[in-house]
Amino acid sequence: MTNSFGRSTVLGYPRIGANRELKRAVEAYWAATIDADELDRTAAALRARVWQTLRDARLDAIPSNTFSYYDHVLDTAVAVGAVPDRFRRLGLSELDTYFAMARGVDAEPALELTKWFATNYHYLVPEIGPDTAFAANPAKPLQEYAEASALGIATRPVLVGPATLLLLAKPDRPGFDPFDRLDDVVDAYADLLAALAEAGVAWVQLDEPAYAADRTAAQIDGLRAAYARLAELAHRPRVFVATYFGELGDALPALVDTPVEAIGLDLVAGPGNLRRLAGAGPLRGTTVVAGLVDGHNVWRTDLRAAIATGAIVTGLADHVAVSTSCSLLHVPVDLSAETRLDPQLVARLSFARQKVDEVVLVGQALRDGTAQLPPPLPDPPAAWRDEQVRARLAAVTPADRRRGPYADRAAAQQARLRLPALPTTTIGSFPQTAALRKARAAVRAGTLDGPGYAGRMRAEVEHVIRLQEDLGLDVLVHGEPERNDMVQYFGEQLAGFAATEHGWVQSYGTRCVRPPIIYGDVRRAAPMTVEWAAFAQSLTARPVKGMLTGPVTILAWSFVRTDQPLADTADQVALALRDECRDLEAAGIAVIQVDEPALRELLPLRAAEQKAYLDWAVGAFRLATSGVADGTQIHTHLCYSEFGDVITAIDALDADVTSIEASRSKMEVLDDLAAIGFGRGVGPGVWDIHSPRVPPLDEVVEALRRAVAAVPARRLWVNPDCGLKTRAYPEVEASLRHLVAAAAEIREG
Ligand SMILES: Nc1nc2c(c(=O)[nH]1)N[C@@H](CNc1ccc(C(=O)N[C@@H](CCC(=O)N[C@@H](CCC(=O)N[C@@H](CCC(=O)O)C(=O)O)C(=O)O)C(=O)O)cc1)CN2
Ligand code: MET
Ligand SMILES: [Zn+2]
Repeated sequence: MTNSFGRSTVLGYPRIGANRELKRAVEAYWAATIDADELDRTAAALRARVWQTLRDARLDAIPSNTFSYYDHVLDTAVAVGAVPDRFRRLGLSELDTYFAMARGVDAEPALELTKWFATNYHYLVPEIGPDTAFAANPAKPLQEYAEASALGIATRPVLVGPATLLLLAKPDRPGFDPFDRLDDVVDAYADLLAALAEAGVAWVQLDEPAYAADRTAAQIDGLRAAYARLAELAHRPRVFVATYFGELGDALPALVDTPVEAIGLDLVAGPGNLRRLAGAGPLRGTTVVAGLVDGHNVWRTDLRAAIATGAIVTGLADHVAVSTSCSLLHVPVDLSAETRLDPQLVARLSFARQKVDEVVLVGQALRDGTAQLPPPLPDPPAAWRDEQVRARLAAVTPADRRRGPYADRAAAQQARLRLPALPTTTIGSFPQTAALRKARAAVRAGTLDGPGYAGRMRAEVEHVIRLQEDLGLDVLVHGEPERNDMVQYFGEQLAGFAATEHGWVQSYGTRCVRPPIIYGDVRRAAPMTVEWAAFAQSLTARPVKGMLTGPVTILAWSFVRTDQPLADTADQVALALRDECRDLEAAGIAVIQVDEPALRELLPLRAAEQKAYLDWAVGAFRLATSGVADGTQIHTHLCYSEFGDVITAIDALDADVTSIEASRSKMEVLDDLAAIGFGRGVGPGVWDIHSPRVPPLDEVVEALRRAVAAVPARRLWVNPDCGLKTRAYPEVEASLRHLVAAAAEIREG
């Protein structure tokens, strides 16, 4: 077989558009201000721009079907016919059925949304059962292939691979393992491949990132068998199996054994893949697609190091192509849109568009050595180091990560707070209304000044406090109106962080984030939240919860420096938060919540690496929160993941109260907590805030009854699953009324 793959490629590219055009179009379609045709025209234009960009950058193997209206896992589920009956029965158009699966409709809750490996991207979890009627539906990849072909660009359609699709799925009934349907789903992939071949597709990319995590021998055998079968097909494109996010371990030789034409390895997150490849090789006829440019972080590639690694791969396989380590979905679109960043930082950065150039350069260098490489970067500016912070960190002792005994704390806190049984509270944010976002946009545009902005935010805080008093909540929040995002807000205030203007990255569906960039030592220049919390507290006699984002989550949702261990960066952030906690306490704030929704997200995919991670993650949280007196109540909040695997770490955080997403999993987390003898306050979410649906009173009462059966009432808190920023006021008011009424009903017994 000839080496037709090409020399350079990317595993995927951002689909949101340089200015989040896709978000605006999809949300306009949902609001019925544009129709499906107009949505499709906008989408087609965005796709065309991506392909042209990649071609003009002289990338010679260009992916397609990396576009998505919501999520690429959902797209693949649809492509193999895994649409649950409960959505088919709605009788909606294909597009609206798709959005119903993604967002739910009144009658049907959405598919579950969960983290895509260790990233801040969220995918929709396919529901697979013994009766799922798999059937190929190649319309979307064919359409995109045809659109690109019309531009003269031959593309490589990308799908999630069959094994990963099933490993990411959940059973539609208890006790069933979706992986048991591997043979059946492979039949559907076979039909997809046949349809693509028929349309002239030369290469297809099937993503199998699930094999960068620990897998059983049976799951690895499944992978081998699936690709052996697909390879046997008489009419099919050549198959490129892409893996990413880490080392493949035993799955690597298994994959090498299969007759697929190309294998992709992440050599950034999984440097050990190289050694494993050396053990499996030499590869004859198979193309190795070497992931040498980091797709999950924003640092400029060390081109000389990448070329050196690429040269080693060249010694192990006949054909080598250069690629990104994973899809570029996880980085912002284009660095050239940033006009306000420090030039010394810009010189060190590379966003999606720049990473394409890096891939092309490394590919050229490996082919014929002609690439003109820019000079290597000098050492980082001395000003990025902060000797005081380093000295302070070096002097941290174990005692700085420890509070007094919980029993003493609980007594001191109850004496101070005098809360009723089953205290009611919320997780922090109230709706981020259009008016709030517009006010921030006006400040950026220079049409609203600082005092004018602060006045508007104070008015919002007052509104939120009055609403909570009226609803009868026990522990109030200020509502976070002044925060564009729970991480970016802190990144904008901490030294060592840079914020972008346009560096949007898709988090889920139409929701995007602008992760700040941690480039230097971290220092708190001034209190970050104290004025807002103190103002809110001045308005009410009830306790107001101070609201901070924890060190692990700040790291997880930022782009982090790679020149020192994550543990050190986390501790630097923790020291800044420790000072903030103390300042909140000094300002009279008796309850402080330090959110760690990303605690589970950064958990390494391999069990062998998990303990070390949890040790530093827990240590950083405790460093942030252990500087306060016994009478100050520390809360934490966790959401957006299954927490079963990190339950002992949650216990080790030693927070006085832990609020945790629970309503969609029917309070299962309470069993996990009970199993380890968790003995502090806990607030299992009783309202799923991910949809606009108002939970009926009896549903909240029922959830609370289940909770009271598992947790003694004196330790049980009543709260929603997460913050309310994505919700609107009507549903928030109605739902919180039910929440308060349900707590009252249970208190009365
Ligand atoms: N970083 C982070 N990761 C997280 C979460 C989170 O809260 N933060 N939550 C979980 C779920 N993920 C989420 C991610 C994003 C959003 C979200 O609501 N994002 C907003 C943007 C938030 C933001 O940055 N807002 C800015 C900018 C808003 C904006 O779009 N402004 C307009 C102008 C104003 C207007 O006319 O609306 C513009 O820039 O063009 C602000 O409020 O200042 C969105 O996509 O719409 C929610 C959940 C897990 N990961
Ligand atoms: N305090 C934050 C909020 O309520 C916690 C969100 S966790 C994703 O928005
Ligand atoms: Zn949350």
